[in-house]
Amino acid sequence: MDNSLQNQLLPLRERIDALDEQILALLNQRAQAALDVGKVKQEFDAGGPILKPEREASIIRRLQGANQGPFPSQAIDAVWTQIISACRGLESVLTVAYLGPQGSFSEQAALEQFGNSVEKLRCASFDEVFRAVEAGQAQVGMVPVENSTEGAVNRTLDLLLNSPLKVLGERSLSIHHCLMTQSGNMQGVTRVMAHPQALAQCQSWLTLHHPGLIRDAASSNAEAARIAAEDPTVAAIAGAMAAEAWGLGLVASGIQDDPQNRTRFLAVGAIDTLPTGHDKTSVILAVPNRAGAVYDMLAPLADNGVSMTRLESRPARTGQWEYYFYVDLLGHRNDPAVTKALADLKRRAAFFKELGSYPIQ
Ligand SMILES: O=C(O)C(=O)C[C@]1(C(=O)O)C=C[C@@H](O)C=C1
Repeated sequence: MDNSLQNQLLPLRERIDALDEQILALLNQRAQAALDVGKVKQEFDAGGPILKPEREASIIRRLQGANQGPFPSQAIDAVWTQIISACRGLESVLTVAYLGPQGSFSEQAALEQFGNSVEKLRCASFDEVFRAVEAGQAQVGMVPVENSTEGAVNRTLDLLLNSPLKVLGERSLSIHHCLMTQSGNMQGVTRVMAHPQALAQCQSWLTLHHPGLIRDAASSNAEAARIAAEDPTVAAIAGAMAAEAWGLGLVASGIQDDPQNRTRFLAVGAIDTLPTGHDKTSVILAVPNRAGAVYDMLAPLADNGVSMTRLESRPARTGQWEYYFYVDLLGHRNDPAVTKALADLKRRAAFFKELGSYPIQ
C-alpha cells in the first residue's frame, strides 16, 4: 500500500478500534445488567421462565425505530438478537428443540430467532420437538408451519391442535434450495432425497433438469444431506448451510420453483407472552356442519374490527367433512377488541383453542 493511503487509513482504523472498545465496555455493562435482572427474577419468580419474548421483540423494534443510520436497520435484528442471546445465556441457558440434523432450515430459523448462545436439541421429527418441549427437555421448540409454495405443514398443525404448548414467536425465512452431492457433480447419482416439502418445492426444476432421478423422501433435508455424505449415488436437496455442515459440493443453487419461496416458523413453549403493541393471536376453531357456519364463525372478527391474516383448514378426521380452522388475527388476546372477539368466537364455535398471542416478526 502506498504511504498516503496508509496515512488516511490509519487514523480511521484507530477510531474503529477505540469505538469497538467502547462497544465492548458497554456490552459488558449490559451483560451485568442482565445478570442483575436474572437475580431479581429468581427472587420474585424462582423457576419461572428467563425468556421474555415480548421484551426481546420490543427492544429490537425500539432500536430499529430510533436508528438514524448509516448502520442498516435490518442488521439491528441480527446484531441485537445475538447480544440479547448472550446476555440471556448468562442468566440461564435456553435450550431450543428443532428438526435436525445440523444445517436444517429449522436450525437456521431457531438461531435467527434466539441467537447462537443457546443449547441445541436436534430432533428426528416434529413430534419429537413437541415432546421434548412438553417434557421440559427444551424450553422452546421451532417448527415450520407454512410455506409460500406448498402451503401448510400439516403435521405441525396437527401437533398444535393436541399440544398444551403456546405459540410465542414467529420467524419467516427465505428458502433457497440447493442440489448437493459428495463430488459436487451428478456422475453416478441415481437418487435425489429431501423432505417431501422440498421435493414438492423443486418438482418442476427436477423434472426439467434431472427427469431420470428417483425421488425419495427423507425425514428432513439435512438428514438427506447426511445420507448423501455417506452415499455417492444420492443427491440431496437442502439449504447451503447443510452442504457446509456435511461437507457436500453444490451442483446447483436456487432450484426452488418459486424464487420468492419462504417458510414461516413458529416458536412454541410453555410461556405466556405479554403484549408489545404489535402482536398476532393464533386460534383453532371448528364450526357445526351447516350452511353459513363459516361465515357466522368469522362474524365476531369483523364486528369487533379485528383483522384476520390467515385462515387454514384441516380435516377433523371424523369422516364427516368436518374441519378445524386455523385462524391468525392481528392483536394480542389482552387487547380489548381481541378479548371480546375471542369470547364471541368461543361462544359460537363447536371447538375453540387459543394457541397464543405473540410479537409479529
Ligand atoms: O429483561 C429481561 O427480563 C432480561 O432477562 C434481559 C433480556 C435482555 O438481555 O435484554 C434477556 C432475556 C429476556 O428474554 C429478555 C431480555
